[in-house]
Amino acid sequence: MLDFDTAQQRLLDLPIADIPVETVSLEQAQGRVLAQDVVATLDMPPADNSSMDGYALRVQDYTAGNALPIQQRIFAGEAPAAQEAGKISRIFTGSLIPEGADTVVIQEVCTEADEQVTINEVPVAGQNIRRQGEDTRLGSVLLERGTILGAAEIGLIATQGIDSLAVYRQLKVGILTTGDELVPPGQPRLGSQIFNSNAPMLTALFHTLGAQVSQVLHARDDLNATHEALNTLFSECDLVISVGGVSVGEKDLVKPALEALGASLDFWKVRMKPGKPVALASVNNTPVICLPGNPVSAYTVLAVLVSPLIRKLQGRRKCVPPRIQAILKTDKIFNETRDEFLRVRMSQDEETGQLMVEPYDRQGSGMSSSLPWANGFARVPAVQKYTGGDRVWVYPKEDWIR
Ligand SMILES: Nc1nc2c(c(=O)[nH]1)N[C@H]1C(S)=C(S)[C@@H](COP(=O)(O)OP(=O)(O)OC[C@H]3O[C@@H](n4cnc5c(N)ncnc54)[C@H](O)[C@@H]3O)O[C@H]1N2
Ligand code: MOO
Repeated sequence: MLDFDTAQQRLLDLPIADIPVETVSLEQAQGRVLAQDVVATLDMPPADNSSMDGYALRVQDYTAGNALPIQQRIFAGEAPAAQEAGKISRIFTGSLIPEGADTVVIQEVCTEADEQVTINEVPVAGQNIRRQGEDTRLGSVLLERGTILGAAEIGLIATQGIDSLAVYRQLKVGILTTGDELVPPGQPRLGSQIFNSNAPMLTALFHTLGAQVSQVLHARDDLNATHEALNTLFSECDLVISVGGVSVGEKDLVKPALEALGASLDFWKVRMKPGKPVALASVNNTPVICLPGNPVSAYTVLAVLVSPLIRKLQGRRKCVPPRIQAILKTDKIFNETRDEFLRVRMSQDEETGQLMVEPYDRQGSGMSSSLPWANGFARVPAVQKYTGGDRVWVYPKEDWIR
């Protein structure tokens, strides 16, 4: 059996094709991945300006108790006249500093009367001025290729006046669910059937990851139907995901269907729980990943094992999200032959400030209720006894599905 880290690395080492590039407007850029560095086209701020509402002056013109006449009122967006000696300029947040002025005094420490201003606190030279280029410098790389764009990145790009960007085309994913026992939510269900929860769950997971789900198909337990559905997905998608039908049961038909399509299967049993059976293959250079059918296994395997590959296929720079250490909060003993990824809830101990993780009480791979409850996966290494007070690595859910 392959150990978890080796399996994750093998997925990451999969050779990938060049990703097509397209141009999108800033409005459409949310969640997309930069296909080129973003370089600053100007200094930000473009000129020295005031960070406060108050008065601008040459600090040498200050004398305690002396009133200075107001030379001008400078509103944001206006071009001021040069600062005259022995005078003071009314100024507002974002207004340009008049040439020659070197200090801004906030209005709270000033008294204004009859167009004259008295400063009631000794001013410090240079205070309350935002300098040209102190945020970003013309020509510097602001964001690197492979960065995923969120509100913060889009805001930074907009400060440069850039309104369109080269991004990688969204990864097109095809999903195949299998099994005669499944009916779509909203359809009538026989007593022997369950609802197909993996289809909407995996669709949502791929949306969270920023991929486009172009087709979701379901095949009954029939070799031809499975073969045909896979064939359709391969013709339209950059990545195919199947779920279920990869174990050792008599109706586990995904493997023979892939073989009939000419795939050479790299079939693994990964030493992880949940999620032992996982297969990787490709058909005409399109990768396919076969996930185990149990909903908790499918979610966990996609999040902690497969998501780094998905980020790589999207052109992202950071493919492996951070893990954090925490202390198990439980009176149970965990001792498995596979590394176990417990669905846990993270919280901070009120007294020590230590990060604690409490496992969900039912850890079976069919317990879909554990997934919305949990906000992380705690990794308990194989063949060692772990219990309350022991330190574990946690894969925060929000980081690993984004
Ligand atoms: N004799 C053995 N049996 C099993 C082994 C094994 O090593 N030896 N491994 C077990 C493990 S671990 C897992 S995980 C499952 C994986 O099985 P498959 O990936 O082939 O999945 P299925 O058998 O098709 O389904 C498993 C389970 O999940 C339910 N399911 C499947 N698809 C969906 C869906 N779209 N929505 C909701 N639920 C779904 C299905 O009804 C089954 O209950 O094999 C074990 N068996
Ligand atoms: O390992 Mo399976 O993935 O028990 O559910």
